[in-house]
Amino acid sequence: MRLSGRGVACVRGGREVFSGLDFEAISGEAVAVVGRNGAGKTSLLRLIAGLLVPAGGTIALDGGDTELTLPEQCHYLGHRDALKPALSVAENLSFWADFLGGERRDATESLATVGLDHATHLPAGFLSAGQRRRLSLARLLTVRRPVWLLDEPTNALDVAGQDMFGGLMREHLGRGGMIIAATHGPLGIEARELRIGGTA
Ligand SMILES: Nc1ncnc2c1ncn2[C@@H]1O[C@H](COP(=O)(O)OP(=O)(O)OP(=O)(O)O)[C@@H](O)[C@H]1O
Repeated sequence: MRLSGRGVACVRGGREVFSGLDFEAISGEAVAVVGRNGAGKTSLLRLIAGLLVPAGGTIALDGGDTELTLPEQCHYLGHRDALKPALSVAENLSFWADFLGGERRDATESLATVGLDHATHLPAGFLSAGQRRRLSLARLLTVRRPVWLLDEPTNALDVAGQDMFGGLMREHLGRGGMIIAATHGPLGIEARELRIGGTA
């Protein structure tokens, strides 16, 4: 599987953020998108996820499921955790599994893996920042998708959480998945750097 972008341009609010961007990721590979604040790291992830339309160029996935679009083969985890505070931990995960569709894995097991098995009935609004992030990560495990698009994924995770997440990323890559992560710090796994917008 190969994800590639050729001559990709991004315009937001009428202003060009970047243009002529080429990038590539293959199965089993992690790419760390780096660059200064406002360089367009989040925008690039949103372009790949189909949440923004490129102003130029093309983005394509070769060797994936031909019956599915690229966005349907991506998990997009934004830097804010998309959770409903009044729903419980288990209900939030169930919502995401329904929304994403496809084959669903055991949610209880996913919550145990991210260390939230003691909190399944707690409203998500009561979770700490790191626990909210862990709940978002459980989505990646409950519904399998080959392309993980992660925006500042280690934010708010403690050292044990970062280790746990490093293990999950390695497993995903070992299964032939790929990871594109926007980050200002170390991702915790070996990753090829994609710098956008010049030196930070
Ligand atoms: N909805 C929007 N309308 C107009 N401009 C936007 C919008 N969203 C983002 N931008 C602009 O697009 C540019 C790129 O933003 P983006 O969030 O992709 O940068 P980033 O590299 O992820 O930044 P950071 O490191 O601060 O997270 C910024 O100048 C931002 O102000």
